[in-house]
Amino acid sequence: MTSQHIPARWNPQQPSGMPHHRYRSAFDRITVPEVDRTWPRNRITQAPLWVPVDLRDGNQALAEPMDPARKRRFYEMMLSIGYKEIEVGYPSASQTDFDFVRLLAEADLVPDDVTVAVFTPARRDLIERTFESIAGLDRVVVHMYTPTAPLWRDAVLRTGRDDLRELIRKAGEDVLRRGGDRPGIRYEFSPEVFNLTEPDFAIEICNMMIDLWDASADRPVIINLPATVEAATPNVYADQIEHLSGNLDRRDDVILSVHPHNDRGTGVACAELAVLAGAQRVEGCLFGNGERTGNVDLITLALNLYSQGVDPMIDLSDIDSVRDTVVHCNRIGVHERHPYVGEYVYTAFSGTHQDAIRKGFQRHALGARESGVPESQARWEVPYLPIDPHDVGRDYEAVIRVNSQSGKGGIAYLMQTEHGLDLPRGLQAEFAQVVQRHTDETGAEADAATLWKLFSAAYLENPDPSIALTGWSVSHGPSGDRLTATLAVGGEATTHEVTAEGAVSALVQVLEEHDRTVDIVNLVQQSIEAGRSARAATYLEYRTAEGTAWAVGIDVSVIASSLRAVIAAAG
Ligand SMILES: CC(=O)SCCNC(=O)CCNC(=O)[C@H](O)C(C)(C)COP(=O)(O)OP(=O)(O)OC[C@H]1O[C@@H](n2cnc3c(N)ncnc32)[C@H](O)[C@@H]1OP(=O)(O)O
Ligand SMILES: CC(C)C(=O)C(=O)O
Repeated sequence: MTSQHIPARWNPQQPSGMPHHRYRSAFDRITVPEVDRTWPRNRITQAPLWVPVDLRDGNQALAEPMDPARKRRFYEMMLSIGYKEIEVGYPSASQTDFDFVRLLAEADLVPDDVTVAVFTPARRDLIERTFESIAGLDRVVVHMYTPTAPLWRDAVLRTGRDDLRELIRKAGEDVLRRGGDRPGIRYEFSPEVFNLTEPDFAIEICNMMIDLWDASADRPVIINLPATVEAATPNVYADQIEHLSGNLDRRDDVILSVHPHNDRGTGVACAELAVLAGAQRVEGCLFGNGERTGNVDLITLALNLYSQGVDPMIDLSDIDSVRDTVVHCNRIGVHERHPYVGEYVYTAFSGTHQDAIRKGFQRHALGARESGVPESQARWEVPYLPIDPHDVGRDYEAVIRVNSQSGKGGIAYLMQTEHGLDLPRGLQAEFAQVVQRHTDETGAEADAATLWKLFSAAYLENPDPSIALTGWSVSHGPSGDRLTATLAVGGEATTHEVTAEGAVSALVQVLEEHDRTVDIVNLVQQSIEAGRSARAATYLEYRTAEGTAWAVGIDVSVIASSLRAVIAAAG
């Protein structure tokens, strides 16, 4: 089957001129197994066994491998968030790796419910060294690998299938001889570059190892199927996993594992589809460090499950501290857009998104109140936010940030959350234009402090110094409020006494005596902070020659705030 045809009349795109003919489709490089696939109908309802390989696969990809202190810090962080099987190194590769495994053994740093894995090629001298490193450790997975794909057989190992099978068998026997019946030692085999290996050869080799290492319920063998270099769309990988899973001997005594890399940027998709296809265990790195474009990102996988209501079995409630440790140890940053953890991933700059998030928050708070549960426990359904940032230790501060792409909703959200002002809708629209002018002129983000400056300049600082209310008092009587007001107009102060329905109407009458008309359309009052130190805000909409405009007064006293708003409107 070919991909969908696009009629030429709809398609103005031109040939790129790049030498794409140099590359072959995955379908020409591998035999994709014929599989009566079931994986598209499956669902993931449980977290797989997670195995971080940062201290081995991640570490081997660093320009400057981790020093002992970094390795230890990384290891302890992984323990603290709940990983129970951790690949701790390639002990035959370097003295640092060897010594780290010795440190774990000698300083008794492996908790009773944790298993460490060590990695070795299929070479006797290196297998020996690997076993030396794990002396005294109670629970260890010895993980042996050999490339099996045709290109690696031809170009790297320079061997055929038969010789390679023999090499693997002999090395497997070496592993068995050293591990023997030592309780707590388990075995793992990886046909490296499984995804480009002929299906029949992969099955043959894996079954050989299952048999050789005598997989049983008490001592399951781990068969790990790496997409060492991603080469096809994730559905192909899933077919390969389902096919191999269905052809494994002693399937119930085998833990089927996957180890996707991310060369095509689809490592996460490969892992997820592989789990649908029967994988029970996933090897990867935190935030996706690793060779070239990295290993599959275990944090994204875990939080993808979380966002579907499945417990990831890893505690990511303080994701920033996990990230900080990883960044420190790897000396590589985590991108601002990285799923779940990047600086911007819970942030909306754009107007309609901000509007939706603000309304979503209001709806969420209401839903929580109605169902009598705290907001942190209520069902999460907020537009544009796949999970509640609070759940991973993020605050709401950065959820909405204002720039020239923003609208009134986002600005109103920040004015409310950061400054306690619940602006009426009309004022939101008017103030948004003030902000828009500023962000267009500067091209920069307007943070909460900037918004306050703009708001104060537009509404709180009296624009017309020629008019001021220099003194006033109000007493309430049977016929309404009696206002005694001293008004300075053009530098000349006069005192007035007026009784009206309220102090606002009284001041409007005083102003009329000075030919300053304030035609009030709408007046909204709001308490800014609860408790004794509460301040009041008065938002006043008044008629102008062009339509209506808004004035604002803020004061500790409600009456003072309303009189301030009236004077602002008269200015
Ligand atoms: C996909 C992966 O992540 S695989 C893991 C890759 N990680 C690493 O390589 C990090 C640690 N590696 C090392 O420190 C070194 O490469 C060592 C210690 C393993 C070996 O070092 P050296 O003996 O100097 O060999 P070198 O690295 O040059 O070449 C590898 C040799 O092993 C062979 N080889 C490669 N993989 C394997 C394997 N899994 N099993 C057996 N032999 C292998 C190669 O064909 C080559 O053999 P040759 O010398 O006969 O041509
Ligand atoms: C051999 C394995 C597990 C590996 O690291 C890979 O293929 O990337």
